[in-house]
Amino acid sequence: MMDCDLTENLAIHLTRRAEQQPYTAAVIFPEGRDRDGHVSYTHLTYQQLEQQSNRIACALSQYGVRCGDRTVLMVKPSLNFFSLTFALFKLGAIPVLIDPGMGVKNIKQCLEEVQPDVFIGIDKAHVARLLLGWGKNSLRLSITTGVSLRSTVPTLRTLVQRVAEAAPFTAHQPQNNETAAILFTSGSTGPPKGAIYTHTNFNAQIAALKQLYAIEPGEIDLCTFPLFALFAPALGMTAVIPDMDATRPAQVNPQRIFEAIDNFGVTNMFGSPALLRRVAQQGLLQHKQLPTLNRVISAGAPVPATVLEQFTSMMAPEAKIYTPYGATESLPVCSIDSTTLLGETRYLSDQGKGTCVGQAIIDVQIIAIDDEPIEHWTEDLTVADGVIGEICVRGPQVTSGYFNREQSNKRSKIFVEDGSFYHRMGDVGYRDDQGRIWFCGRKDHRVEHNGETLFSIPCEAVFNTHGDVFRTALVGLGSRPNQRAVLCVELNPGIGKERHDSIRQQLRDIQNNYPHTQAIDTILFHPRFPVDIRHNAKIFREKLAVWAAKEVS
Ligand SMILES: Nc1ncnc2c1ncn2[C@@H]1O[C@H](COP(=O)(O)OP(=O)(O)OP(=O)(O)O)[C@@H](O)[C@H]1O
Repeated sequence: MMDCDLTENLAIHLTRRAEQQPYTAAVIFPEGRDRDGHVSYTHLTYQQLEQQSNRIACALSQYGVRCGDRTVLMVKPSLNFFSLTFALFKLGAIPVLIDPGMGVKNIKQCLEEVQPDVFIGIDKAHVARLLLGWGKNSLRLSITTGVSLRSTVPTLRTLVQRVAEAAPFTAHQPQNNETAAILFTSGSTGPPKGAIYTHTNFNAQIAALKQLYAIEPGEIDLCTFPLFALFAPALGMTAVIPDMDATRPAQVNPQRIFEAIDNFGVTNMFGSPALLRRVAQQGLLQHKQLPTLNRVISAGAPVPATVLEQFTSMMAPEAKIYTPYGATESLPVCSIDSTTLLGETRYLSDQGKGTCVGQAIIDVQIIAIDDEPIEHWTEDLTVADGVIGEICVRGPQVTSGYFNREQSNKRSKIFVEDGSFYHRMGDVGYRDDQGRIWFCGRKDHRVEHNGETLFSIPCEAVFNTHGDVFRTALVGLGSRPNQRAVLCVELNPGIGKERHDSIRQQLRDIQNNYPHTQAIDTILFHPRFPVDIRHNAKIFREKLAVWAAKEVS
């Protein structure tokens, strides 16, 4: 299944591909457009990517970047992004990947936490770094991928020019549990946390994706989610970089996605639910067909059934959308496809049974809800099938901790006698009688009222079936266990305030049909929910609760 030992340096996948398929394109980048709007591309073959990353690894090493250096990488998806990341892995330096979309305040906090040694970025990232003092107490070296801003910040180009083109580089062989990278979570429930990845975590992730989705070398991947793009070379796929702002998937121009798929006969696409929604809506309007696309993988948040329906209508009948469930700390945990979601589980989701995320790929246990740290694993922590509890996972792709966050580590890991551990996902859900897992929302988003617990996804789903509703969010006012349950509603665009009263009444009628929504006290209309930038789908319920409290006071 896997052509490497799990503990090997992740960059070994690239080296092997370069031996096996030297002239196959590894990465293709939309470099420019002619006056008629035709796109022109630049690319690197596997052999060129291998050589380029060796050359960069030599250049960085000569400049003083060392194995173990935490290296912030703020480079847009580009040929350089791929060669630089593989160069860092080969060197044993630790790439720190922070989503620029998380906002300057969060970035500053992430950098303070991570204490980076090296900063490599585009000019804009360096300007922000200098203005905002990012990493000023810890940075030893800075390198720009653009033009030099200061004599103390050399360009990557000058460093690389000092090294021979085909300079060899022997990849660092990681020790057990050595950190390979630090990846930050989205921060939808508090500040973003830096998950520590080992090479084993990455290799296990790659093996799981390969097996689960039967990904074959030679496939062509359009990756609209930068981090996943790095998996393409490891899986033997050609990575086509889309012409879009990767930090704003919900604002993507669908024509640019169609263009890339048609130009290369793309077979696989990674995309956030927000991107799929926008592309599917446009595709429907122009009756677009995407016959080459066999598989779409959409992670990070639930994909609404209407989006699945609209998107699959553009694909060949046997093609599927897969929605793996997981998190920055552990992916994939479960997986389900659009045929099962639309044909079998959608009806139950609309009835408030949660979102089916499919069969577990790794060891998944459901434990009784508890907000406190749990140090040791015991079997009696688990609940019976059908009972909603916290989802806990164990396996080689599960990261063992967060960087510099003792409290979060205590709250999220449970140690087992044999030396292994469970990661607490911070999500709630249950296992059905077929062994499938149903996701019911975030643990922190549950609302407690008079001894009853309301879970976000099961409550919201029944209201989301209303034709005028775009999305809803359950929030709790006050503190547990006696909260006032409020349903915030965002309507489809163009619906005027004069319709609010009648729609509220219709939502009350829906509420009356379900025992699990009875405790909802108030329904409020909000013009536009605050959501995360990365997925453009995760509703910031904490912010909404503050707004709702003001509205009802
Ligand atoms: N297929 C899916 N269906 C429903 N929800 C999903 C799915 N995949 C992921 N999620 C949600 O996304 C979460 C993981 O997201 P991510 O790692 O980006 O960080 P976050 O949890 O949003 O941020 P933070 O942990 O900082 O609050 C999961 O815990 C789950 O709540």
